[in-house]
Order: sequence, then structure tokens, then C-alpha cells
Amino acid sequence: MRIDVVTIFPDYLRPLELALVGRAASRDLVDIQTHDLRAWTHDVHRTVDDSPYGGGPGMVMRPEPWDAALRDIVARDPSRRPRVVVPTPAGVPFTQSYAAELAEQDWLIFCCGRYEGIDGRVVDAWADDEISIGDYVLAGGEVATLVMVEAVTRLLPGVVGNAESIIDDSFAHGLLEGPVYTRPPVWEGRAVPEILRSGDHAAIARWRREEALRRTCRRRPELLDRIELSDADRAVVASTIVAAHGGGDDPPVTGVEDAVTIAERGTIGDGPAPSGCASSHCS
Ligand SMILES: C[S@@+](CC[C@H](N)C(=O)[O-])C[C@H]1O[C@@H](n2cnc3c(N)ncnc32)[C@H](O)[C@@H]1O
Repeated sequence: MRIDVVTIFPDYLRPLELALVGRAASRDLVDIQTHDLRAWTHDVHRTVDDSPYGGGPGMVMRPEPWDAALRDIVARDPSRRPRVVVPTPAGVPFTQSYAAELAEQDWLIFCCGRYEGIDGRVVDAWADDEISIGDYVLAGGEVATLVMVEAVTRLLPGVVGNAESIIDDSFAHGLLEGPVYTRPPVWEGRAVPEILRSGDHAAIARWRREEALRRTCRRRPELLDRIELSDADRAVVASTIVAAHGGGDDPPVTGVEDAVTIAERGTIGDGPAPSGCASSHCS
């Protein structure tokens, strides 16, 4: 995959030279090029912004340098058509499935806005995607691009050594991943759940599924509404909700719809663990 990033702060993208993404680049699994938008300006001050039409605070990035930069970069490989991504808090939420979709492309260009953002006309002319990494406002698109490039790159074939770890990640099956443990077996008086040391792989898989369901139910119950749940899954969800209510006065819970309803009422939280849960995170 080829990735181009256009920014007025190329040094901000230097983390892409490090760790997993840096290693992927050095192994030619991804080719990442960073470009300084100011290279496509023609005035002595290398101006990329101007005041907003209609008044108001801040500055807006002018369309001409963006258009010139994108034309130039695209012309470097006429045989391919890139997918152009503009990070913006006003965009569509970035998710794991969005990352997977972008990982299918063979060329991505990220356009890092600054100030009040990029002139809407050049966004309309070029952007295939306008993506938000969350409901908060950053100072620029560089950090959002780092987030997206890392999430996409680790899905490229060969990048993550043990590809199975990707398969079990949070969101891969629509659930949050449960807690994980390593040696020592007891740390500061806290023991690793016995089941994980049992060698019974079927029981371990079941336990992990249940932990994932409990955690998702407590922290992101709306995710449960988007996936198929077996009867066994539903029983885990129901017991989690009952436990979160102290096993108490609420009517019996029959399914995910109830979980979501209760969650929407704001009455479910990281409450007490369902009985039988061995994880320290559940106690
Ligand atoms: C200060 S923000 C502009 C915010 C803009 N006035 C708005 O409210 O939508 C400057 C740049 O940071 C980037 N940015 C800020 N928050 C972001 C987010 N949550 N997701 C993606 N990009 C973001 C975008 O590139 C944006 O153009």
C-alpha cells in the first residue's frame, strides 16, 4: 500500500517512522510519503490560509495549494487512483471496520487540515472520505492521520507477526476484548484466573467470550445490538445486567434489547461482577 500525507507540519508525522508502522515501511509492506503543503505555495510567506468568508474567528486553508499538491501527487502515479481522506471532527466516525475498508485500498492520501479547516470547495472536489476519529476537536489533522495510518497499517498482510492477535482484537467480532494476563501467576496478591492456566482450550475460549460479553455489556452496550448473539451469549448479558443491578429489584432481563434499554437509562455501569467471574477486572 502507498500512503501520502500532506501537512504543514511534516515533522508531526515522524512517529510513522517508528515501531510497527516504521518496521512495516522498512520491510516495504507500506510506502509512506509525507509532503509539506507549503511546497505548493508561491508567495514569499508561503501562505496557506486566509480569513473566513462570512466573518468569524480563525483562518481557513486556501484551496489553491491543496489542489496543486493533490494534482501533483496524483500525477506521480497515473496508473492508480488514490482514495483521498480528509480528517475532520465533522466527518464520519472512524471505526475498525472503516480501517479494514481503507486497508483494502492500494493508495491513500491524507490531507491534514489546520486552523478552522480546509476550504469546502477543494474538499468537495477531492475528498472521497471525511473522517472523524472521535467527538472532540484536535488542533490539526496530523494526530488523526497518525491514528488512522496505524490502525490501517496493522491490518495489512504481514505487518502484525501473529495475525491471530488481530482476529481476537476488540471490534473484530463486534465485542470489546476482555482482560489479558501474563506471568507471574500471582502479582501483588492478585491471581491470574485459574481457567487460563488449565490448558483446557475450549473452556478458555468460552471464558474469553464471556469476559468480552460482560465488558461490552458494561462499557459499550450499544455494540451488542449490532451482532448476532447465541442463547448462551444472551444469558451472559442478562446475568451481567442483573449483577450490575445488585441482582435486585428490576424486572428479569430477557435479551440485548433490554440491556440497551437499561444502558440508555444510564443505570448500568462498571458495577459489581457477576458471580463466578474470576477476573480481577470484574471484582
Ligand atoms: C481546530 S480543527 C477545525 C475544527 C472545525 N472548526 C470544526 O469544528 O469542525 C483543525 C483540524 O484538525 C483536524 N481535526 C480536529 N479534530 C478532529 C477529529 N476529531 N477527527 C479528525 N480530524 C480532526 C481536522 O483536520 C481539522 O481541519
